[in-house]
Amino acid sequence: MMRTRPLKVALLGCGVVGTEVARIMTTHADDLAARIGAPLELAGIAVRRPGKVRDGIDPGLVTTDATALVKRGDIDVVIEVIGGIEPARTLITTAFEHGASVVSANKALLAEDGTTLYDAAGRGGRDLYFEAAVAGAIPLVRPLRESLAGDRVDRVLGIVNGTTNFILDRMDTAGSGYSEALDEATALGYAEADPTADVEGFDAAAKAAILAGIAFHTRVRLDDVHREGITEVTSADLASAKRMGCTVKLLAICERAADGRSVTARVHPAMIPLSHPLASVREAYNAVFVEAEAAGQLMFYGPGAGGAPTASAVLGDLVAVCRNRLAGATGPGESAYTRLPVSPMGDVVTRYHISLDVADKPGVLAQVATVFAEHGVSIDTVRQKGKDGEASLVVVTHRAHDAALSGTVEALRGLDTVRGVASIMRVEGE
Ligand SMILES: NC(=O)C1=CN([C@@H]2O[C@H](COP(=O)(O)OP(=O)(O)OC[C@H]3O[C@@H](n4cnc5c(N)ncnc54)[C@H](O)[C@@H]3O)[C@@H](O)[C@H]2O)C=CC1
Ligand SMILES: N[C@@H](CC=O)C(=O)O
Ligand code: NA
Repeated sequence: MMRTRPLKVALLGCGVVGTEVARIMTTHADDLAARIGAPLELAGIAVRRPGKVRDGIDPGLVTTDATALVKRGDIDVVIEVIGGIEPARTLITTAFEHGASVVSANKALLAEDGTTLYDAAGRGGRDLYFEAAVAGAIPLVRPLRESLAGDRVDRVLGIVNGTTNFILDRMDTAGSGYSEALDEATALGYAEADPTADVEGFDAAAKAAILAGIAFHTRVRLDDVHREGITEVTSADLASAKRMGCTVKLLAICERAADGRSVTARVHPAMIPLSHPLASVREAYNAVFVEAEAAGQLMFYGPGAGGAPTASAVLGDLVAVCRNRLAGATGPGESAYTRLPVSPMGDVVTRYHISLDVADKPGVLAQVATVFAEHGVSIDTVRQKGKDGEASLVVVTHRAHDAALSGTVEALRGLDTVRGVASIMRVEGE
């Protein structure tokens, strides 16, 4: 039965995502009411620039005082799409103190200080939902928190940043320059307010921290995640990957150790074979594999960024928390009971593709091979091309500890016959 008294919603932030949230709330008001069992009322919209013309937004709802809005006391759900750490954190905790549930898209804050938010939600007896924070429109957070709550997840691996995937795709398939592709991603609403967060891997690392935490029922913070962005990936790397039948993707990889006693979380560019499903993830799409003991391998795929796709995830959460409120219930809170430690990157087992510029003379190959052997790293393939007394040597290793691999590269740099290390990239997905 439909309740006539509306549920009041406060929207914090009216940028790329907030605008789409407001639009869908208005255009789909009847459907949303029917699905929830009560109408929604957009009770206020906190913005930073009140004078800006916003199509379809009632100027009477706009305020610059976000704090007063969340303190009103009659707000049922606060949607936070401002981004950043402060004032978002204080606004969210204040919202819980004043009886609201919260839907947020803020991965940076959840990865930095999710515990504070969960604790505030718990104290207030309210919901904290954040499907939009990881992989945009793709249902991934709720499947991990709810559908897979009865299974044991061992690995989460995928592409979780739309902007960097868009840039790498454009560089690889359209020959675009890095800056040109980044500008395009920004214009399409994919990039963060400061795109450094995307290209330096902070955004993907925040998502990896959130995914590892909910997948392994532990706490993983942004600082626990090994992070490398795409700023050093060159067209030469992409061309070299192509020659090997691979492409380059920025991957987030969260793994439970084989003995089950620790976890690792990392974000870095990696070569993956063109035959791997992740290789065909184009533009700002995301794709994530989840490997669980009983379920086996699951793949989640879809739009990972952009106003409307992200708003879809926000609206889904809004419906869920509104239903909970009407039922007098709450959804899942933080589940971090395993308290598994996060191991350093050196413990990760992976493969390297190393491209070296070396002197083209007898014994160099043997010298290079000795360095690998001394570090306990086994070589899979070697390709050499010589020209004018210089040669380029491409070595692909078998799986080894990352610490041994980086020790090998360090030692190679110290050889007189090695003129330079042109590129080092991990190889995944084989
Ligand atoms: N754009 C995307 O594709 C996705 C974004 N997100 C997340 O959604 C959130 C919002 O992202 P976008 O909409 O893209 O950013 P945006 O920069 O377009 O929008 C944020 C808005 O918040 C406003 N704002 C900042 N401080 C404020 C304050 N104190 N009070 C009121 N308004 C304030 C800004 O003026 C801006 O209009 C971020 O946490 C972002 O990481 C998540 C998934 C995808
Ligand atoms: N900037 C992010 C937006 C979605 O989370 C991205 O590019 O993926
Ligand atoms: Na999502």
